Amino acid sequence: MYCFIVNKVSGNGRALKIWNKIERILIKKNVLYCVYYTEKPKHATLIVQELINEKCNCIIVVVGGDGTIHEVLNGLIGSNTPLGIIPAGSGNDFSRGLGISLEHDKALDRILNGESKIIDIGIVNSTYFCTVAGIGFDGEVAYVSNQSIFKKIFNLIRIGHLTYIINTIKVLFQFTPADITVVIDKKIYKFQKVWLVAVANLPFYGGGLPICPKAECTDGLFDICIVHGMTKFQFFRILKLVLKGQHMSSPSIKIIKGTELEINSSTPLMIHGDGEIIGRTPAQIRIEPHSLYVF
Ligand SMILES: Nc1ncnc2c1ncn2[C@@H]1O[C@H](COP(=O)(O)OP(=O)(O)OP(=O)(O)O)[C@@H](O)[C@H]1O
Repeated sequence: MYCFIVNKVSGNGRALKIWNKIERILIKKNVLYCVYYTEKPKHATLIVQELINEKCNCIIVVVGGDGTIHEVLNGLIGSNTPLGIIPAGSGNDFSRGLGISLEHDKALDRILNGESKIIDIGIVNSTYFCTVAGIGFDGEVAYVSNQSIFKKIFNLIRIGHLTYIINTIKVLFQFTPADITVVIDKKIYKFQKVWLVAVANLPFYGGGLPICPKAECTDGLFDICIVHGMTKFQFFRILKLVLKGQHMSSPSIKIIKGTELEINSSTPLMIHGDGEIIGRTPAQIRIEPHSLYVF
């Protein structure tokens, strides 16, 4: 049995339209399914926890974006219930990283006829994430974007990714870098004027930015990208390189692979996981290898 969790507001309403098309295909193919609609933020986690508690022998399928996947993940971990995704958000970075088609019929075909694989996931303090946890500048961008009126307008005209670009520029004028101490697999690193730390299980965030292009979700390791020691203008130039995935060779960018890290900063820095706000530093982050079955 396939249990679909539909976030009608993902992609500013696109998810509901996609679900209507998916439902027609399921009926035509005589597929056994049930559907739950999320009614508020964090509801997806509760729905999944109830399904797991009822010992439903099902495959859970998200029709939504990265935020909905993040909430479902936080109800799913610990069970062996597999997850399918029909991408219907504005960013869809988890799907992009896994190579799931952004076309709904192909994504459904992958779930109905494909094989699941087991992937790593990450945990920040007590919250799981599956794509990237970002600390600092990108945490602020996520915070501002989640409250942005642009997001709704741009989603309506299918240019949702522009939300992140506009809010990136806005936060650029407000953000003050901090000094951090980060312990990665028991080794201590100190960085000054840190703009961001991206802890990546998969390459993309912010609607397709390849912040850690080589991150793989099956290698048991995070790719940790630390952007530090630069002026606003230099950071702006780096952002342009990030758009093309050409930032890796900059001397102000350090990429470290690791399994667990502890971050302390001179001022509290905002943290997001999969684009959803988790809290502020200090933070402990670790990888949980081979923890999620996904189609
Ligand atoms: N019924 C609801 N009303 C309002 N918000 C909801 C409802 N159900 C879920 N949500 C919230 O909607 C938010 C956005 O969902 P989601 O991330 O799937 O879409 P998106 O932001 O368009 O896509 P992406 O994260 O890929 O950019 C989530 O943070 C979730 O908590």
